[in-house]
Amino acid sequence: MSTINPAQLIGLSPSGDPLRAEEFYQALVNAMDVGILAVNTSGMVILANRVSRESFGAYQGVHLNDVLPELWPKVAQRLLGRSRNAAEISVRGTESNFLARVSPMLVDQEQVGAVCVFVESTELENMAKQMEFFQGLTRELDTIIDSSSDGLWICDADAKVIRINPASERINNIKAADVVGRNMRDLVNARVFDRSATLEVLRTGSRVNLLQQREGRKLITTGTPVYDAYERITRVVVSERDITEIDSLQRELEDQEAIKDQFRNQMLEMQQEQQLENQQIIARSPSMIKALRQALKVSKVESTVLILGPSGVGKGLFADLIHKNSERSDKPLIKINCGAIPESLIESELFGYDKGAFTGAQSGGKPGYFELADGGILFLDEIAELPLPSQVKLLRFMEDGTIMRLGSTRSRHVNVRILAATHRNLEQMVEEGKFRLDLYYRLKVIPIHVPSLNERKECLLPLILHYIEWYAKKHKTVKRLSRAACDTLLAYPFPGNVRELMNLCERLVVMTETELIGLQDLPADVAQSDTTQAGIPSQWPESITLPQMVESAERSLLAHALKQHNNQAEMAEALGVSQPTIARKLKKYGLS
Ligand SMILES: Nc1ncnc2c1ncn2[C@@H]1O[C@H](COP(=O)(O)OP(=O)(O)OP(=O)(O)O)[C@@H](O)[C@H]1O
Repeated sequence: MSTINPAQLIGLSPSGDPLRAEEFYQALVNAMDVGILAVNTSGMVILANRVSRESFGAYQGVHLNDVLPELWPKVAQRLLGRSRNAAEISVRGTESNFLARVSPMLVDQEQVGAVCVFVESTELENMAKQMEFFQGLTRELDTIIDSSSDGLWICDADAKVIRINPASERINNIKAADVVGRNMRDLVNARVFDRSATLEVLRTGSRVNLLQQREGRKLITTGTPVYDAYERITRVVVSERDITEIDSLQRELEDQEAIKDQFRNQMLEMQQEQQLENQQIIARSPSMIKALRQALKVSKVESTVLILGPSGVGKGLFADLIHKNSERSDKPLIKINCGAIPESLIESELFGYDKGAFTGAQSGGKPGYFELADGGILFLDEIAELPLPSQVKLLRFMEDGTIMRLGSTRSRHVNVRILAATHRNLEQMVEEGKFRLDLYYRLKVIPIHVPSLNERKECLLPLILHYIEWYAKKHKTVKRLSRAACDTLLAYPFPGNVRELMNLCERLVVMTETELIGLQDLPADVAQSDTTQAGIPSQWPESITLPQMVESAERSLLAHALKQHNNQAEMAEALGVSQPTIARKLKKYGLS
């Protein structure tokens, strides 16, 4: 047994030999899970435990710079005595990463080397990374929650408020500090809120939507449950959207749409009124306005139109109107009065003839009205008077668009739109065998009924005033109707309709000596008519202007309609104008 200093003896080996301190420490450091490595002042490894050897290949006798170059500068600093403090540095081992702690090794205040202790940091780093990830996520969530323009409430499963965002503070006019930590049930009981989406979610266990009024605002709140892995509710997230603005914008949009519609209708009406005025068509009664509207509508299509109504009501005027507003307005409108052409001539007049077709025919032949109207419109007035042979030819044209001149065997294609008119009852004529049923059906694709003057009393006064003025202008004079004369004219039934009215007005203008047309100037049959039949009140003051009278008539018509109908829509329907027009006019006359 060798002589040893007892101070160096630590214990006994398993064989019973005394154990040296050096061996003991070697065994001790090898047993540790941390790496331990010591270098002398020149940087030579003088001690490296198992972890250091396995992880960094650090053996006694190698230079630290050769095995852990990233650690060497820190160690060198401490070997040179520049720093007495411990330094920490991450180093990469063969399989794991380590956190190294470098401390100077001093013996009796003298630098004898440096010690490095390595702790495995892979796990820690992973955890740190995860922490960082979660911290980032939390920051993102915070930003999202705080910057959301929708209010957000987060409550726990007991309905305790955990958090609310700034938008919620603004929307509800509250401070987060006043509600966070409080239970929603208490807040509802304290009448801070009338209903709670959170409580609804907790009650139903599912997502809920509520419409609420708060602080004068309209809110839509949506509560959503958050579940854990065991399907238990852990949180309730409630979003609140202030829809006050959206709601009012929506309403504004609807109002704008309505105004746009109103303008559109008014413009359409003004356009139509102007069209009628340009053509000097007077229309005040709903039935007449309706008929004119129909005419304007059908003018744009190619269909055949049958204009029905008594003599003198203005059927010809309707044909003019349709032509003027049709695509064929720049092409001819040829008007034929079927009753005015002798029966023997009508066929050749309408369909033309070839040379030598009959005695007295022009030698070169002659085109008929159909050919002359090619591309345009043929208005067959008094169609009921068309003889049956010509009805057959007309039917053929309406079926295949061709005509055949008299005495010819060649059919010709003509592009003609047919408008027809009659004051007769065609249906009855068909029954009596005087008019072809097939032609009747071909003609009445679009029938328009022009009412008699008797059926449109509202038009009477404007028509009388219009034609008195019109003829006065024509004859370069000034005429006015006395109240009595006017009342009497209004009471007269005008069996000859507008034509009779026009004739009478011209006669009065021409024949009356004075400016004022009085009762005595009226023809006896007219003067004797019963004034009580008039639909217009008889107290018209003298020297009233035409617009004033028209307005007055319009006002009384509206007042009458107001009594008869339940609402403006019904009035509009009955008077043949749009509802906005009724509203505008009622307002104008102070009737609304
Ligand atoms: N609403 C009206 N406004 C102004 N003038 C009108 C109106 N209706 C008809 N007239 C005028 O009355 C006259 C007779 O009209 P029109 O010849 O069109 O009647 P009609 O129904 O075709 O008659 P008929 O059946 O005898 O052919 C025309 O001069 C026309 O300008």
